[in-house]
Amino acid sequence: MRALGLMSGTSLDGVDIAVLETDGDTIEAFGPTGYRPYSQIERAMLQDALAEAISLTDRTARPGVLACAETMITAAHAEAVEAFLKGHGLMPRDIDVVGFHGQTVLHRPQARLTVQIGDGHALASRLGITVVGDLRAADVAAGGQGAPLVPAYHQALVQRLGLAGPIAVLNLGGVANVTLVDDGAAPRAFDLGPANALLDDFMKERTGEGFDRDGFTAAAGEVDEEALARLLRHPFFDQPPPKSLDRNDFRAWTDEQGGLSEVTLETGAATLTALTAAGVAVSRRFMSSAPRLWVVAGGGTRNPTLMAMLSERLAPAEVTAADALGFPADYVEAQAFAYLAVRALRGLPLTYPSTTGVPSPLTGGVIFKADTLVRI
Ligand SMILES: Nc1ncnc2c1ncn2[C@@H]1O[C@H](COP(=O)(O)OP(=O)(O)OP(=O)(O)O)[C@@H](O)[C@H]1O
Ligand SMILES: CC(=O)N[C@H]1[C@@H]2OC[C@@H](O2)[C@@H](O)[C@@H]1O[C@H](C)C(=O)O
Repeated sequence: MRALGLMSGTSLDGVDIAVLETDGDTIEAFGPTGYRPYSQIERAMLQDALAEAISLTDRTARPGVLACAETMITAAHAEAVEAFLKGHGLMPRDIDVVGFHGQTVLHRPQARLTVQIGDGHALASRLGITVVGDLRAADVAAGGQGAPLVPAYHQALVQRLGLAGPIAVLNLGGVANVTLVDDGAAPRAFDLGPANALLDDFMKERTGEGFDRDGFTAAAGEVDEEALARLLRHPFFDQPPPKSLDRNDFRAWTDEQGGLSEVTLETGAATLTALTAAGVAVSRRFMSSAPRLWVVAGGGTRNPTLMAMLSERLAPAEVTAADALGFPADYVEAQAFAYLAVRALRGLPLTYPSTTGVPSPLTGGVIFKADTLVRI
């Protein structure tokens, strides 16, 4: 099948698009990729939606700004796909299925609650393509963490690349997750800590720019080792998997323990960058075998200061950005949602006891057929 995957991640930067040819097991071919950034107004609305979502107890409720934000998310994804198809000379009939993650606004798996906004039915109807959405719901309802979902794809990717294990596939978006792929075994995976979210928020507060471009600020600073040690005492780092994070789970802890309001911009950026690298390093205690190679995907690969800190802390294992192996680091998650959509259509498992902690391998997703025509 030719599937198109859509991901809007915790960084709230935009919609990633990737086409993948797959039977839901093997990756047959990688297709084109695309990106549709959110405007300032859209981003601000998403920030408000995250704040509004804190009080949710029902995953289908859309109080206050959440209703508007959901309409915006659906429309932004529809526009993104339409422009992408046009740009690549593709017609809706050329795509068999769309894998639609939506935007997470709240993730509280311990309360069996994970909320992704985005209307799969409206998207399917507008595009005229079958959509598979709501991919975390079944897992959380069955007692799983609902995240990470990408491990099944990470495993297929390692197989496609013909890499002998143990290999760690690391995603550095807003939150970091890792999959350990070892020959033959089920993938073992978990969220391991913050990736860029804390650094992005810190940079935004101090400079108005939403991230540390090319890691320049952190490179000019010294890590505050005492603050780093305090931050690493967060109980999440000691908690054995399965485990997953909400984008803002570390926020209060960092404010209380970091003391970063007292330090220079450069020291704060260096310390938060080091926290990400150190969080990755400590995650090794939960791996049954030591990875020989870390394949890194996500926006964090664009930060050379972070990549250098990672190489230092993970030595002697090799650390390489996914691009160096010939697949685009920024689109692994979008490819994963294309892959998962095909698996959902075929009723294959998306999650496993060793990934989300679900009691047994479980399929998921809701299939929305393109039956009626709606305007978004
Ligand atoms: N040139 C760059 N220099 C430094 N950091 C960068 C650069 N480009 C991207 N980033 C970082 O990568 C982040 C975006 O990463 P990505 O798109 O993988 O996140 P996401 O998919 O939204 O998050 P998640 O995987 O948690 O859902 C940005 O917020 C920024 O922190
Ligand atoms: C609840 C939620 O949206 N979690 C995201 C987030 O962003 C990264 C990390 O935390 C990951 O576990 C997950 O996304 C990826 C795509 C996943 O489920 O594998």
